[in-house]
Amino acid sequence: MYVTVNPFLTATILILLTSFLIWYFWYKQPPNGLPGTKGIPLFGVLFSLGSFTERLFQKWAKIYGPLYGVKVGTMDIVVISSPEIAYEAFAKNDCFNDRPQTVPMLSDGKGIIMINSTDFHREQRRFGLYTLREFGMGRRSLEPRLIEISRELCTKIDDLCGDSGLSGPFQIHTKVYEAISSVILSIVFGHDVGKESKEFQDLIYTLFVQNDDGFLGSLMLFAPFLRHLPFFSNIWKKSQELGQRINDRINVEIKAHQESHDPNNPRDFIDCFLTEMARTGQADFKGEGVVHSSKTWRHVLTSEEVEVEECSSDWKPNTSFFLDQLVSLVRDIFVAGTDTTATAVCWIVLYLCKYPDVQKKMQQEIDDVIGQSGVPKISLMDRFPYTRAVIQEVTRIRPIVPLNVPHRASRDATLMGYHIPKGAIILTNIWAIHHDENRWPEPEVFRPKRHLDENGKFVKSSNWMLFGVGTRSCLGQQLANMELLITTISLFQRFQFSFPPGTIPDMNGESIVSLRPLHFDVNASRR
Ligand code: HEM
Repeated sequence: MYVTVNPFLTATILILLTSFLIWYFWYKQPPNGLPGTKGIPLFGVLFSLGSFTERLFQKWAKIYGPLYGVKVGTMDIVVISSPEIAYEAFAKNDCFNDRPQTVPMLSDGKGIIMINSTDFHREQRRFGLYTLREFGMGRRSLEPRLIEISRELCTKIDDLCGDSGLSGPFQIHTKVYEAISSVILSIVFGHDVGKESKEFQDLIYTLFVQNDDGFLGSLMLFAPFLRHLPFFSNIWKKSQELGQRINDRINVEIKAHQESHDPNNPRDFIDCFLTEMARTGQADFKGEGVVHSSKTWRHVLTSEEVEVEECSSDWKPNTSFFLDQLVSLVRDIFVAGTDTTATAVCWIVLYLCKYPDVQKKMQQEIDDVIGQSGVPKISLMDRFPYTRAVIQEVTRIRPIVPLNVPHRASRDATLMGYHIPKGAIILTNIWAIHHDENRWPEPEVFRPKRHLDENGKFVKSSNWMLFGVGTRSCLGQQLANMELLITTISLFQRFQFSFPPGTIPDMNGESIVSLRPLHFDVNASRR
């Protein structure tokens, strides 16, 4: 007896069965007990992500609480929206400090930003912190260079003001990016390559100012498989090529340093690294005659570093100093140290144009402390409470890295009683923390005064988390704070900024890993 099989019916049953199995296994996956949402099978909430993911995640935090999980693509994402939980995860624990390896251009297993939190990272971070400090980060020795760079920025704007003292509309961001990159280039390369080389200027422009593929590029962070699809593979390729261009340029600098290197007289960050290479036998020159200072970076513990675990017993110290690592480290410091600070300065200008009363009040403080021609010194910082409050309020309302740099769980672990699986990506929603109405009443209102106490003194709040917390927090925060203060004072001491009449600037910006203002025009008038 023959049984006739209806192919249509069989296909339908197979499709239904497969769909059921996908749904079943998708929802059967351990939800880790975390509240949250899984979205649809295979894609998770990928299609819900828009251009302001941090705001969507903030809405979900209102539903699911300050610690919840989402699936994006096939990735488990854990979203933290409170400073207390962030502190618990990143400062008190050591198992949530790895990084995902999916960031185009920066994920080559070297450098500092995207490497995992191993002994290699610890050695490089300690070296980086110490060396940046040696070259002035957080110290007065860097002050003259910062002041000079701010002056040059003001001179460029002054030229636009001409005899009338009033500029036409211009975009300030390119000038700001050039100035801020000068600072980091001086520390790392010992000279301002950006000023000297047209090729480097183009590189800065492509890297920071022009940003064509931003949003789509950032999707690959969550769904790395996208880079194999035709359209995304182009974006990926472009970013790899840009990374190569930067590396090539850095290699030229390193070569020049090697030719004139004197291990006992380091001129800049690169020289210090080359000296470490010489000490550890990783360089062509073998480090004969290298003085072993009794007080090297290895022995200096700052209060921040006390939390850093000692290296494990099977780690061979000094093995993280080799040429390819130097290239990637310089690239990371340059990328991290330019875009963020320059973006913050642009937001400050934008907000002070939008709120001329605040601008006026800040200028009054500047005039009272140093007049219209005095020098903005870091030692006078305490006398600029309102200016500091303005900077803190702008970076509260528009945090530069709204979802922080992603962390990753290095093993199965527990956070606030919830199981977090190995490999889960952990995002800190700095935006949500900065817009939490329980911590910041009327969070969307721009109000610098909220950062002053009843005596008018500046208050640094633990609810302000611009630089992250713990052992992966920003390496350059002291430098960034110095740059922001000196640049802001210099610009507003010399000029009154306003929007060209009739323009309605956008105050939301675009959020592509970093939250930047859209390009805007300003008028400057000499004060
Ligand atoms: C306003 C300016 C800046 C902001 C808002 C900012 C913000 C951040 C944030 C949120 C992180 C990630 C923290 C975490 O993963 O928990 C970070 C990491 C980092 N930042 Fe900054 N940053 C700024 C300026 C700088 C500067 C000037 C430098 C360079 C000297 C720098 C170098 C780095 C490096 C190297 C890391 C990676 C640290 C690690 O993974 O161990 N940043 N920054």
